[in-house]
Amino acid sequence: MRKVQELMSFVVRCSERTFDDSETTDDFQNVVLRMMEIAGKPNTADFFPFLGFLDLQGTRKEARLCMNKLFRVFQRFIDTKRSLKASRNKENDMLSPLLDISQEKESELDDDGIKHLLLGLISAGTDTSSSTVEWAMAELLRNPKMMVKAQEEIRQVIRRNDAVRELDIFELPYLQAVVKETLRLHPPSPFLIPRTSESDDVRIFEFIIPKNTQVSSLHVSFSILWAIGRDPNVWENPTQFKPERFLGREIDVKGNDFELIPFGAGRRICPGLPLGFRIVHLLLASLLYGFDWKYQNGILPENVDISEAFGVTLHKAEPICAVPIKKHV
Ligand code: HEM
Repeated sequence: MRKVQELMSFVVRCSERTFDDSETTDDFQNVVLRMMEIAGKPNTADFFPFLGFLDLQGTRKEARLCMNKLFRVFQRFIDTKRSLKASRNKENDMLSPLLDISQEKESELDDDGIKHLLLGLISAGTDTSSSTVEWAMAELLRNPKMMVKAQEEIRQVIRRNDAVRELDIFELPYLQAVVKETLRLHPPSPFLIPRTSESDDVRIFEFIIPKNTQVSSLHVSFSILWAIGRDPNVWENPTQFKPERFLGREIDVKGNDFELIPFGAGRRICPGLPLGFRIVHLLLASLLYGFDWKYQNGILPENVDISEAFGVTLHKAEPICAVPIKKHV
């Protein structure tokens, strides 16, 4: 396995076997990644809205192509599920109840609505979680003592079981600290989603927000999450990866502690927080529990590259290439 995203892709592929279409997954993953890149690209029309209709950079055109591609895949999921109606009742997945609702009240939820819902969940939910795990692995490869510490904790708690379970996460304070420290330094979504006030002018305390103003949920500027995580007024040695800073401290990522809000905060906080939180911990714990890791081609820990690529999710510029070594217990 060369990179975490390939592992995610493999997991998705396994769960998609029923669709019997080996090309779908790779294509699907690439389109999702491309969508995130497009969404994060600076756009002239954001600064000169009157030029928007010209689509000078071809952003809208490319986004539409990607969206149509994803919608074709979603339609295939929907059609296949519908054709399996008889066995659907027994299935515990997300699409089945949506199809049931749409069958009962098509006026409230039609295929188009389901596809937009899936688009939101998949584009917001996959890349964010997988890139957090990738960053955590990159930081632990750069800090082998921390990797050993995390592995010892996990292997002590999961001594008799052969798989990490959701409940185990709560007994792994060091792993939780590793994830918090990763989200502090590398928030996968460094931006808060900008929104437009559509109604008339709105007054919030002493501020007037004129109609059609672009605002974000915390009324703050771009890259705010990234900047908060590196603020020297808040964090000691902010650029240093040091999970220990969270041990014994009651800072969580649920929007209560404003120095660490990788999921946003307030009314518009990420609705996928509980799922994302579990996925990241489970995947990272499973990788650390099942394998020891070393960097490919004998690269020394201190030389592990951690530069960032620009996009709506904060990716590593170079995917990590780590070699798994089966653990001996
Ligand atoms: C490590 C994982 C994740 C992180 C760090 C994360 C972070 C964020 C952030 C910062 C926002 C913007 C909040 C704002 O603008 O105020 C957001 C929005 C959102 N996230 Fe997540 N997210 C993660 C995983 C997920 C997952 C797994 C899902 C769903 C399956 C998801 C679904 C969404 C959706 C639908 C929105 C838009 C909500 C809206 O429009 O109000 N996210 N996320």
